[in-house]
Amino acid sequence: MLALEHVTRTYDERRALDDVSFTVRPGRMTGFVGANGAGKTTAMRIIMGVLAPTSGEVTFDGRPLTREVRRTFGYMPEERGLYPRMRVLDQLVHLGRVHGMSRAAASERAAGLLDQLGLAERSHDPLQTLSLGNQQRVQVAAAVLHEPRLLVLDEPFSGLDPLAIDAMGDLLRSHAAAGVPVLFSSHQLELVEQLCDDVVIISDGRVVSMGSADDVRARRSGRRYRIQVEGASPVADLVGGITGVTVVRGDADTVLVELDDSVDDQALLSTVQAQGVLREFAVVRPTLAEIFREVVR
Ligand SMILES: Nc1ncnc2c1ncn2[C@@H]1O[C@H](COP(=O)(O)OP(=O)(O)OP(=O)(O)O)[C@@H](O)[C@H]1O
Repeated sequence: MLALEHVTRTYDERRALDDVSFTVRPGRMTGFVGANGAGKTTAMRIIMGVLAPTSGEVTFDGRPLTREVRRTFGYMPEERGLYPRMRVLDQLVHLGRVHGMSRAAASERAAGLLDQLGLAERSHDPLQTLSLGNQQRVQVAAAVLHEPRLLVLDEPFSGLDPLAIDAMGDLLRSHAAAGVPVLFSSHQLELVEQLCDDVVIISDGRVVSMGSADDVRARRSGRRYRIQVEGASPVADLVGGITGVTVVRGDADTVLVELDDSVDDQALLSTVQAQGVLREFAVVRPTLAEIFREVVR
């Protein structure tokens, strides 16, 4: 397990990360989300040792990180950073060698990955002749080539077409399924919602929400309900007048409401039931995108 413990990083006077603690658990995809400038890249660079924290620590399986341990990690940096003129396969083999693989093993694994990512035919082309999305597929191949013990990916899905997103998602999932902790940042919240097991939401350098995606959604779902009543004249009028009930939206039969702490949901249930045929009275869980908008201001 990877753990950031009270990590702070300042640039001049400004705190890019402020007492950040979170974990990336084995076998789980952890989505790292936050607005532009929130501190995601800074945190990933600190994990990878590209930047030092001003204070705090990063550990892996309980031990402080060393250069040797980091060499077993796979990293897709924001600045990407492959050699534009080198041929795709040669480049991957070279990187495999840097990570201590034999030439034969690196070649075989690189060819397999390029095939899996739909790039087999481009193996012998210089990287810079590939489209940006295809260069990105090569970047992820470079990150996973040496079967890393941890994967850290800065915006791996940006700029990819839907098929490439699926291929990238499958690839990352297969590593997570093999027990690897996977941390990836993304601004595509629907995608994060689909893919991640855990989520860390960061705002202005501080962690504002984290945990399993289900828990994060459940924690904020307690007071929002969808109510459908047949036979009651506009249900929004019926419930909208009750103190502590706010109508988020509604039509003739169905309404989405938010209850403040003073409202007893069972009492509300009885009230609406008395007015017509109750078809639905359900807690509505907000999407990750809705939570994100609420907590990142
Ligand atoms: N080298 C640097 N010198 C000074 N300030 C920096 C430096 N790198 C980052 N920052 C600042 O640190 C803060 C966090 O930046 P960071 O790149 O980590 O955010 P991010 O969450 O990755 O953003 P994005 O989603 O836009 O990639 C920002 O205010 C940024 O301006």
